[in-house]
Amino acid sequence: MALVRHRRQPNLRLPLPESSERRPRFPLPLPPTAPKPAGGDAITAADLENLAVLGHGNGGTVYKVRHKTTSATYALKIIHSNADATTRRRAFAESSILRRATDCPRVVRFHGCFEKPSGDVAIVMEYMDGGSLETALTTSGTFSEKRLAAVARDILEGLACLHARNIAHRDIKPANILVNSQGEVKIADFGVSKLMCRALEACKSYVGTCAYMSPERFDPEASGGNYNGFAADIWSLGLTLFELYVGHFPFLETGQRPDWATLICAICYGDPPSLPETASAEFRSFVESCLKKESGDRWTAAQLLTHPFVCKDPETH
Ligand SMILES: Nc1ncnc2c1ncn2[C@@H]1O[C@H](COP(=O)(O)OP(=O)(O)OP(=O)(O)O)[C@@H](O)[C@H]1O
Repeated sequence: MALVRHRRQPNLRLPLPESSERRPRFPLPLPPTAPKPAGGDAITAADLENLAVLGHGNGGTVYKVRHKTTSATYALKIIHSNADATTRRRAFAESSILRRATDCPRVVRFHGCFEKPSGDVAIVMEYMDGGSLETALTTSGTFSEKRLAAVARDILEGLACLHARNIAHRDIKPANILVNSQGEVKIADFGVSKLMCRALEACKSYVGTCAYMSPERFDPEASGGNYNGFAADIWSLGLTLFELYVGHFPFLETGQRPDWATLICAICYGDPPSLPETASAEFRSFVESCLKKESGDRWTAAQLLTHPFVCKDPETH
């Protein structure tokens, strides 16, 4: 069983260069004041006690913490002071994007950001006690269409809210969709997200988890030197739902390890993956609307919220 799980989740990120090859580590000058939380008094390091480590990410660690006065539980993302300049800059970008999205109910709520005396940057967020959809897939197996329709609706509501605020997430994947014990599904990890200055400003940078990137993101020059970050999120959503249904990353067979050249060629030059025969016509049509090779042909989040797959009475799935 353990072997199967290990194989089901190949590392879908391209490996980082050895640390010696990365840019030298130097602290980034911080903005004069850390962003304040949406309301109430700012939370500081002294207010919080660590309860557990929730996970490690690129340049940081996420802790489960308790507020000493209110006993409220939060998730605290710490970006270490010795992280490279890009990672630290992204931490501030992540907190300001989360702050901008505080009124999006399907986005993990932002509660504050502060700098510790050590230079570590801390982001205080709503604690999601049910783990990620990636964990759910590993522990409980593939999702039924009924559950996927509910998950798709929640993610789409989150994306529609973000896109309406000119925010492209750019790293939608099962590991970045969190759940809680109330059954709520929320989008998390805005470490590579981008705030567009204009609604149709295009993205150029090559960030996010490689395997979930849309074809145009591998070759933005082919589409005029940039890509539409909102349409790229929809592609990633299509792959995410596909993976939750079949139990493995769509372009790979079960247990297959990614050969990056083959995978990128399949994404860029092959046909979009097709769901198995067991999938309903509505689900198939929904995923096809997300996985259009041409980004301009992909449905938007607002359009997909009207698709029969997510609008249908849940009892009839
Ligand atoms: N609000 C939260 N509630 C509960 N768990 C969380 C929360 N935010 C993050 N986590 C968990 O912490 C771990 C790392 O989180 P996250 O992916 O945000 O860090 P990261 O440094 O951005 O990682 P990555 O390098 O993958 O982008 C993940 O396992 C995630 O499930």
